[in-house]
Amino acid sequence: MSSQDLPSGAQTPIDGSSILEDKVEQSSSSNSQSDLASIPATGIKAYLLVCFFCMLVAFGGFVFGFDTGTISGFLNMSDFLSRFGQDGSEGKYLSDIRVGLIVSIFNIGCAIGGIFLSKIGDVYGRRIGIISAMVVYVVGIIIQISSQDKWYQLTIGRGVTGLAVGTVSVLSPMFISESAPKHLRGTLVYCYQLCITLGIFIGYCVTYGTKDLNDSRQWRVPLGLCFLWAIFLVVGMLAMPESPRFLIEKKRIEEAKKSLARSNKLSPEDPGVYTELQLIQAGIDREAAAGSASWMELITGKPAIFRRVIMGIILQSLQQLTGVNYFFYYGTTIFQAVGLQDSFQTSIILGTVNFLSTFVGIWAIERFGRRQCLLVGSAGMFVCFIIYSVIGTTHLFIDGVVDNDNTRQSSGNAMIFITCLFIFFFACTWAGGVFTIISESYPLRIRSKAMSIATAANWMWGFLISFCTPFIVNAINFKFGFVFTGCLLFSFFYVYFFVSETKGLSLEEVDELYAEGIAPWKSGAWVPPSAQQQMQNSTYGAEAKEQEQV
Ligand SMILES: OC[C@H]1O[C@](O)(CO)[C@@H](O)[C@@H]1O
Repeated sequence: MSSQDLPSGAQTPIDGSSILEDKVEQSSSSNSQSDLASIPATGIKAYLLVCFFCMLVAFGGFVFGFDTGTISGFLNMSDFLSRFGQDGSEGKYLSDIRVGLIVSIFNIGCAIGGIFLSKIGDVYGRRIGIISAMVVYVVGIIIQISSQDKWYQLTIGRGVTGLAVGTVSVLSPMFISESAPKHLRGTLVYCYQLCITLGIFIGYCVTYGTKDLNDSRQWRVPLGLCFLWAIFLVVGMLAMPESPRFLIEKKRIEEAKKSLARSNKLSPEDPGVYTELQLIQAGIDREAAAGSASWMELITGKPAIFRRVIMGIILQSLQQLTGVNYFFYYGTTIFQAVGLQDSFQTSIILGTVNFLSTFVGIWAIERFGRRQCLLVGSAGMFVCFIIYSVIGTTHLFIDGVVDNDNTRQSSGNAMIFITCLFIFFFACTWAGGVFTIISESYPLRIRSKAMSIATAANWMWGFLISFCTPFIVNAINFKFGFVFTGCLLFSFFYVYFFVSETKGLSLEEVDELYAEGIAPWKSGAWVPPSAQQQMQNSTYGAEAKEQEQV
């Protein structure tokens, strides 16, 4: 940016680079203190506007959640079974392989979309990226909705839908983090997860409403609603200003000014817009100076890069291995097997708990830190899953036979309660905690590579679990719960011994933490040397003043 771009009234930084670096340094920490000075002069209205824009983008998460919430119901709809099922002795049924593929192909699509299609956002901008994804999404929905009785057509359609959802799930959080005011960044990015849970909840409600229709509207109406979501997201993207960061990166400075001006309700020539432009530019320069690491550096990089990369992969894998999607994808089926009157109702309860608990999560992650949340989450989910599996194996399927009605009823209710508690622990901790800690654990130059590997691990486990669950549940029933119980036990010790706290630290301070070799279980109490220095200065300063006064 040249000084000609400087609007009248803007202060020329005397030592621009250092001032900017300082500011950017602060902003690179997602935990920076509320910086009231950065609230634009137009005040609360501009604030609300930018938050509204971010919520529009977060709606991408809703599209993801809606799929999860509806597929669980589809598997138990009579019309769905009669069209896509096979002939069996008791009528049409969906074989394990069909169920596994129909459900899990979505995750494969997501992984591919997230890795490849999301590049559209880097080349043409986040808005065009999300709009293109919605076009793909609509194609996927058309393929699904027009399936007459070909289960593989439906499966292909779900794969195509997955491509779109994977793309959105990379671009949405990225777009939000680039547009949100810095001290609300973490919270607004978390809104993406909140929208996933809202989507799951609405998906459950819609399938609850359509399950009793007596034709294909049972599943076609929920699928048809997806067109509405796509239109909403496209209109939202058209209304939303493009990411200023993307525009600056592409040297489209005038457009970047307009974008910043619009989302801050300022004139493009306002000094505030100029300052913001410079801050973003400084961030980009810093990243460029850091360079992009080679893949090899993920193994050889210092300090402890390889350990951190492995940590990202393990945490994302463990997030799926908590077993949460065992409930979300197959909840309706599981609770029907338990013999509940209306397993669709049960799903709505689970969806409500998941949605509401996410608010607690947004608060808890900042209040207690990432490590503590993950530890409490692992312990809580472990206890819940153990109780769930013990009740299931001892009271519901004794020698493979469902026990008598009374026992079944009370055991079923106990299991619903325990499942709700499990989901509460998940939503408050591992749901957002994993993403948060991973996004804070890498230096800039390896950040995107390390995070994409970790995310791919999440999709891969999502695929494996959703594909294998029908087979395993049919083979060993509720004993499957013990597999997740084992993973949860492991997750507790893994977090305790290998995951360091990142709350309140800038990316550079996280590097220092690893360079000093601080044990993860002591990392929560660790104070970065720079902060220690400041504390000392202020103490000496105070003492000196006192002495002067004396
Ligand atoms: O809210 C539960 C949902 O959240 C996710 O973990 C994504 O963060 C999904 O895998 C799951 O279906």
